[in-house]
Amino acid sequence: MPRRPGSSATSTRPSRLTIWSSSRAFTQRWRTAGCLDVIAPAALRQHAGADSRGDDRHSRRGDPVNAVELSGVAWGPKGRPDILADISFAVPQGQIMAICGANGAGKSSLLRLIYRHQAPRRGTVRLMGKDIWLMGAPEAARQLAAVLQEQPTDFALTARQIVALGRLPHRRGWGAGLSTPGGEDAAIIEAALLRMGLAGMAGRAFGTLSGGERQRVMVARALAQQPRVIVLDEPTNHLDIRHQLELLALLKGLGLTVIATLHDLTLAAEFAERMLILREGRILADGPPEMALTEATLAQAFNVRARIDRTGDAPRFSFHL
Ligand SMILES: Nc1ncnc2c1ncn2[C@@H]1O[C@H](COP(=O)(O)OP(=O)(O)OP(=O)(O)O)[C@@H](O)[C@H]1O
Repeated sequence: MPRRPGSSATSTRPSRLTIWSSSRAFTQRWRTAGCLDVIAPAALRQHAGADSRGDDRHSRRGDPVNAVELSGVAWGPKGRPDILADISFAVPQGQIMAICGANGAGKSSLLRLIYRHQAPRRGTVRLMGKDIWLMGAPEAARQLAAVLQEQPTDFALTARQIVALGRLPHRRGWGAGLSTPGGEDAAIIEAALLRMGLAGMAGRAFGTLSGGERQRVMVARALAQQPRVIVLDEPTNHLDIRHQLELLALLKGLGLTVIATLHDLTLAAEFAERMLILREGRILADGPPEMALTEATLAQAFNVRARIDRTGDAPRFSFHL
């Protein structure tokens, strides 16, 4: 079991989890409304929340535990001042949260704390009620998957092999990586490929896929991981408008806890039920989009003059220097 980090400065802490968490995550259940396909593969749903994890979704008193909870968290690179400080928030199970903020505000650093890539300098990060640094890496990876901006460099692997990596945390032993997955795993992998519209290119080498196709492979890998929490860093990068909308619709329909950084405020406001706005490593606003996204908040967060027009169906943002 990994040691919980002490109070001394702790920087990036690579772990086996990196393999899976830089894997990407989640499952299915979306309604059709003009989306890619209408299949909600049973294999993706079947075992979600019904495996060896048991019922850890409730406290001993029967209250639902928060999916993710950060208390008094601070982080900075070793020997350097805090980049993130005074970070406290709790994400209930099933909530969709977007993290927004200017370049360098600390969004990716915050995600790295949540997916257990780097440990907090102070404070605690909890996943399903448990200190994430008191969990084994495989346990954390069974609960949470991350879709990151960096993608695997092993371009020779096929899309299917990349997606199969999502099953690693569920397997016994470490040698099973790319061996042919057995029945149940194979069904989950195929369902994830299908869900992301990748069935026709599953045998293609990852390196031959377009940027958008690769992104969908990474999301399929996350789906195959069957986590409860999915964390995504700028998931709509590389995606055209249709695939952006499809991905966000898919994420909303998963029934999982989703935490995503997004630069597009219009998409974020439509996608998320809650928005966390970061400014210089601190939380500037936290609440439903209509409360968190105010002209004053945006002016502070992005150092611009902001106007929000709420007369239409969706808020329209305009910005000026
Ligand atoms: N390991 C590190 N060592 C030194 N500085 C770091 C490290 N990680 C992050 N930083 C710095 O911390 C700040 C926040 O970085 P981070 O990547 O979290 O921002 P971000 O909000 O995700 O930005 P962007 O929108 O540009 O992706 C930046 O100034 C970055 O240079």
